[in-house]
Amino acid sequence: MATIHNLGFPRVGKRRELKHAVEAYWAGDLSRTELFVKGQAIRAQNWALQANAGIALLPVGDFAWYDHVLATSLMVGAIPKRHQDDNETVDIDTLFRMGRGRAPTGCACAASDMTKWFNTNYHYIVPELHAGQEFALTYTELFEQVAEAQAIGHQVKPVLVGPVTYLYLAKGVGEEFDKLSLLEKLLPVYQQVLTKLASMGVDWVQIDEPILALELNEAYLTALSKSFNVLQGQGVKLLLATYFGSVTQYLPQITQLAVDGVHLDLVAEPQSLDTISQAIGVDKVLSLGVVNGRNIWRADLSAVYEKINALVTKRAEQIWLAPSCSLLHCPVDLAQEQKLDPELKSWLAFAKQKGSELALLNTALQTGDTQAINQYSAPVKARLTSARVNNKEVQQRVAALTTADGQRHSSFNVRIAAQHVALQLPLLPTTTIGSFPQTQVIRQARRDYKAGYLAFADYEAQMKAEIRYAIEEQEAVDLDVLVHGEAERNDMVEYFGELLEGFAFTQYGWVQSYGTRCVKPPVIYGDISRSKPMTVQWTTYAQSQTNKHIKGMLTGPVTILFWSFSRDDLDKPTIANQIALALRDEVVDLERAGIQIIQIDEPAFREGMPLKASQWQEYLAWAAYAFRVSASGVKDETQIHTHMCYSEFNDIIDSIADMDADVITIETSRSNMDLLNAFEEFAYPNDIGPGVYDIHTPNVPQVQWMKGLIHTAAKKIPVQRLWVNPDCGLKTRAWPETREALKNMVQAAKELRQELR
Ligand SMILES: CN1c2c(nc(N)[nH]c2=O)NC[C@@H]1CNc1ccc(C(=O)N[C@@H](CCC(=O)N[C@@H](CCC(=O)N[C@@H](CCC(=O)O)C(=O)O)C(=O)O)C(=O)O)cc1
Ligand SMILES: N[C@@H](CCS)C(=O)O
Ligand SMILES: [Zn+2]
Repeated sequence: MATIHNLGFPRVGKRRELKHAVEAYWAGDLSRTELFVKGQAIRAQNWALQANAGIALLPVGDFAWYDHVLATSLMVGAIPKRHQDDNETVDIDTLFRMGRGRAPTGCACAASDMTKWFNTNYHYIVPELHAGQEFALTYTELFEQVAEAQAIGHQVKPVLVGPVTYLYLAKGVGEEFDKLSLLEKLLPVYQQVLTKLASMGVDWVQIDEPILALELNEAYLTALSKSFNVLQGQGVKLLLATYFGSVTQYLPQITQLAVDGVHLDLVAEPQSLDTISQAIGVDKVLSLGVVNGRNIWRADLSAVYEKINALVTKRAEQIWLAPSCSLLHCPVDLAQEQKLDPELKSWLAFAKQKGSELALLNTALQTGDTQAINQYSAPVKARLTSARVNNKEVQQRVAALTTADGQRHSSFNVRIAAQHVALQLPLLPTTTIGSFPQTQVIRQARRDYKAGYLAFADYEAQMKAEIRYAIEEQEAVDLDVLVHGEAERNDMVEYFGELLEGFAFTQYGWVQSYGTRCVKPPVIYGDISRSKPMTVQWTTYAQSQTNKHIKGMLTGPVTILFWSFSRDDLDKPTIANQIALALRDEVVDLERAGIQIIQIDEPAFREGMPLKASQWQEYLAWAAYAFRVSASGVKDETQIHTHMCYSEFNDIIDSIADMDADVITIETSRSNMDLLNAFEEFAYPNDIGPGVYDIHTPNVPQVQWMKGLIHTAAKKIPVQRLWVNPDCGLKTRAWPETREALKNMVQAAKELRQELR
């Protein structure tokens, strides 16, 4: 019988218990001891959920207070000087200072960079390493958690971010050096960890090396080989885990690695199982990632059975079954959902259910009796032909799209001249990215409205008051282009999901995005259309409260697609075009209502890129086209902005230009405007607003600091094309620091207008 294991479980808890505990600790409402007790309870619940679902070998080390890459940095002692306290003690507050720039103890200082975890909406804290970096086993929480699970009686498999992936994801600071040169110093720490785990009775350790799903240069492949040569023989068996993409091209190298087992993401692996089985010798465990760990669709177990039955019979004990990747990207438990339509619910499976799917499959494989899996999979097949999935009108509209639908009337130079006349903005115009603080009062009002305690008229009145307040604040700090503040939006994607046809949304389908911040991705199950305007009323209300320009605020088609759980029965470009057409109608309605500046956010544009560079061009072409379809229904005078954050832009700058937004606002402050180098080198043609302060920390940026950044930016981009704005939306901030930060930002812009004119 195959062993069922799991690569990782969502750490946030069924009702985001982790978020609530950590935020209470930050606020001083929970002691450190109480926090640790809460963490222990979440882990115990997670292990119980998995064990009860039928998972035999449970992951440990998948839990993290903030981020598992950050936890690895602490474990190996890669701690930037500025995040240490006076006594150089390393504890959970060190971790929080690295992740968010402050903690209940120690000084406030700049947080480490944060960026996207491969092509997911999860963000990790980028390790900061310097030439000559030393490593030492520093933070040993993992061992305590292993002991904790063992004490409950679980069979565990600790999970580690592999050393080569860790170095790949790290950022070199200071003098230039080869990150891989640090491997020799890093591996002894991993050896120590493995030896300790062996002494605790651990049999298997999972080493995650997801970089194998990328296209790697020879140096990284050599490093992987060297790494496992050093790590073997520490008294534990090693399972190499790869996921998020096919690793077929590296099968010859993988087979040579000194590991005892290999996990492959079969959802992403087009290669035939025969090839894989032949490559991975029978002396090794072959772990088959058969259930999609990144979506919420019920698995077609009958199809999986057909695919793997012969192999399982052949390799017997040496086969393990698992989700394709860690379930970090999946909500916890479908059973909590009380409001989903029953038919739709029968199409879904969350983390807990995915464990049960594996158990069901395993029984069928063992007994040969497929009745239960066939019955389980029936709704999956029914979904494909369900009437609620298809909308002929939408399909015809997408089919009729032409190149011209993805083009503005005139070129950028013509448009920007018309916009300068129409908008009359000063040099270095100041603006924000869209959202203002989502206070507890706003969230509570929405909760009450959704629960039926607050009538729509009262909810609307309260949101309008919030919009009015945001406008007063923006006028008080003298920003040039105002926003309505997004008070009425629970989230920039979920909000649109709730209003568009073809989407469903959940009550508790939370997924961690970064730190304590979670999102509830809506579910795209059918053809998408807009039945009525979605933002026009709020935006025109905002415009009625000020003489300054209000920038309309929409989320773009690529971002809505990638930050939703999207259907797997239709290709992504078609889904993106469906969303783009719905948004195009909204953009035109906003223009008609007198809104002259409209932002279409695309922070997931980079994230949607395939992991393999050879597939980028095809993606970039359809993604940029979908964006342009959403943006191109307006006159030259109407200014289209877009916004992207927490992404590398260097290698896709031409595609960003291809989106042809009049203005792009991007994150740059955490990396001191380095990101602008690409825009400079490519001679990016349109206007740019490089973020001048990091919105992820409550620390207030100083005028001189921002002036310095704008100066740096003005050396790279002509000042006439520069905008001044924060890195991203301000929804996670509180008003006092927001007010101070924006006041300083506007002051910096005003001083520079004089100096740079
Ligand atoms: C820009 N970012 C975003 C990403 N992805 C998105 N989908 N959205 C983004 O904005 N990816 C990259 C970055 C990540 N950044 C952030 C920033 C902030 C958050 C955040 O603040 N998340 C909130 C949750 C937001 C939300 O949906 N709030 C709801 C309140 C919901 C609630 O409390 N529900 C109750 C249950 C209600 C019921 O029906 O019974 C509960 O759970 O108890 C709202 O405002 O209505 C957070 O709290 O983490 C995320 C990503
Ligand atoms: N308009 C959104 C963009 C976030 S990426 C916001 O301001 O929150
Ligand atoms: Zn952003």
